[in-house]
Amino acid sequence: MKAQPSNKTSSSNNYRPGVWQLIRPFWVSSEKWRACLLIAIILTINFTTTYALIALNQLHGQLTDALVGLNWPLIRNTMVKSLAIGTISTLLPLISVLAISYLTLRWRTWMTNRYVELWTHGAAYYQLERDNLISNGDQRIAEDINLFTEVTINLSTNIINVLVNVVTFTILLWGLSGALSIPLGSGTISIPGYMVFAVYLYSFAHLALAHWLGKVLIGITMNKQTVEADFRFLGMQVRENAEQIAFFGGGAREGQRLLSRFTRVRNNTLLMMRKTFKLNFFQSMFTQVFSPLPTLLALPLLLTGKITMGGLTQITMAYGMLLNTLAFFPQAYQSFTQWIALANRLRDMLWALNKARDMPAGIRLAYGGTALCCEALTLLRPDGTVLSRLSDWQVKAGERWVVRGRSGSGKSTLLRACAGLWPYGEGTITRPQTVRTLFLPQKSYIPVGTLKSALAYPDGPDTFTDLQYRQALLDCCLAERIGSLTQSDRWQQVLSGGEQQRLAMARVLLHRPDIIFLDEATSALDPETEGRLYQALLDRLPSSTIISVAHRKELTHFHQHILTLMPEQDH
Ligand SMILES: Nc1ncnc2c1ncn2[C@@H]1O[C@H](COP(=O)(O)OP(=O)(O)OP(=O)(O)O)[C@@H](O)[C@H]1O
Repeated sequence: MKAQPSNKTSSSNNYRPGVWQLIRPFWVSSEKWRACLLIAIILTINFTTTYALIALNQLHGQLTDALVGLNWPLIRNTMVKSLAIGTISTLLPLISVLAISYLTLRWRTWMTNRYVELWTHGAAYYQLERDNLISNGDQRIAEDINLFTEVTINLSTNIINVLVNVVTFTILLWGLSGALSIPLGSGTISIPGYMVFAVYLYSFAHLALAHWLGKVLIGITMNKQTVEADFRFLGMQVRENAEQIAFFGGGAREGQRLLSRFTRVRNNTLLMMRKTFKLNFFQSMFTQVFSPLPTLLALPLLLTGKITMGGLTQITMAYGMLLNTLAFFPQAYQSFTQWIALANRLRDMLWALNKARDMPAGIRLAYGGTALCCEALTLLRPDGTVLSRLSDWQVKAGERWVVRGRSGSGKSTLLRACAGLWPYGEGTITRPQTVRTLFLPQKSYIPVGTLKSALAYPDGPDTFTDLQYRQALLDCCLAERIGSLTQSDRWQQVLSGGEQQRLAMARVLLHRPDIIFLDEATSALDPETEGRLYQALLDRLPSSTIISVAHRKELTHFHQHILTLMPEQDH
């Protein structure tokens, strides 16, 4: 079976896992009770605030009537109550905001842990880059999860709040507004709770307007996250490759590239500003045009003596409260579009991580025996073209092989396949089960930190004794660095290319692997130092199996066997 990367952009959006798969795991995790408690606190505060607003509505009606009738004791009484309830309705939302922030942080922490785990598990981070499945995975974890949890909690608590308020204010307004009698021919028709119908009709029109003008914002917001992340990524690349760029005198070119990426950020922001302005402008116009509506609608009741002036105040206030509550949907349209865009980016990431995990490997990796065996191995490029074929190759324990071949013939790819990092191809690779294997590329990763932790990577710095560190540095011609063992630095920038290769070789001597793959791991060294390093390897690890990819002829005499890879066209 051939493993082929599929192109998600060529299919519809169906490849994305459901949005529920982003949300559900946290709410069924061990965090669920604490999260539910926080939600309960938030909702209780919100409902209490709603009832405080209703009480204020009644008090304002009473106050208006008391003012009209100059009833001083009632005026004083209602004012004191209004002040007390007003204070509660102002302070409670502050506690609600705190609880929302805390819940968001807990969810973000949980989701970040999960996505970091998925991303770093196996070699998913490598597969995502190798097959170009998604861009900026790291930034999706850092930025999109943060915004997604925040917007989801804000929107969902607001929606629950709004729904409760809608029911409450609808009942209130229905009770206050009474029926509208319209003379029709010889009789009259009566519309009970007519103001409620008016609010709903108005709000529906408002929402339709918001959807019509705002749906374009979904794509623009998704693009915003992408172009911002691309811009940041290029900046990071310049920082990481500062020296190489400086040698090439590439500053101006990088400046152009950065500015051209920023132009995409700027253009997208301008587009977003235009569309948001258009949305807000028409929404405001709509609200403004219909602002006298509640007074006009309640006027017949006042004129026919069905309500007092205080009743009119109460009705218009209740109408306003219901209207403001329903206005949440059109006003939050922008947040909805942002939420969909963020969810889509995270769903894409989940899709890519699942795909990396479930990808069928064309090359079967098996464990057993004491030799490394490749049987009927065909290495393919990701596009399915044949890179190289290898009939049967067996490396017995303790043997030393050098792999040769023209540039691009697939030497590194063969090593990737042996490491289980290259699924494209056919055949079987069998590796001894219990032995420790180490792969050394041309440029090894050196984490920021002490020299000890750089040498011990991927194990911790306490894995080896000071004596072992010193001996490894001496063996690898790095005696002058012994004094820096506990010094913390950015060693990848500080050490020369050759020093980095010597450090990587010292790492091999410390870890004492049984099988060592060296992919042009000494290419930056002068032949003499290279020879000394290989000799140290042979002296210190005489029973280790060594497979070296190397172009230099001088290295041949450190090995007993040669494997020559032929590109497919040479067969
Ligand atoms: N992730 C990838 N996506 C697409 N093609 C790839 C990928 N990785 C490697 N290749 C292709 O596979 C081919 C073999 O690459 P490989 O690095 O194995 O060659 P090599 O023999 O080690 O070359 P060199 O001696 O120059 O290091 C190259 O044509 C390369 O472009």
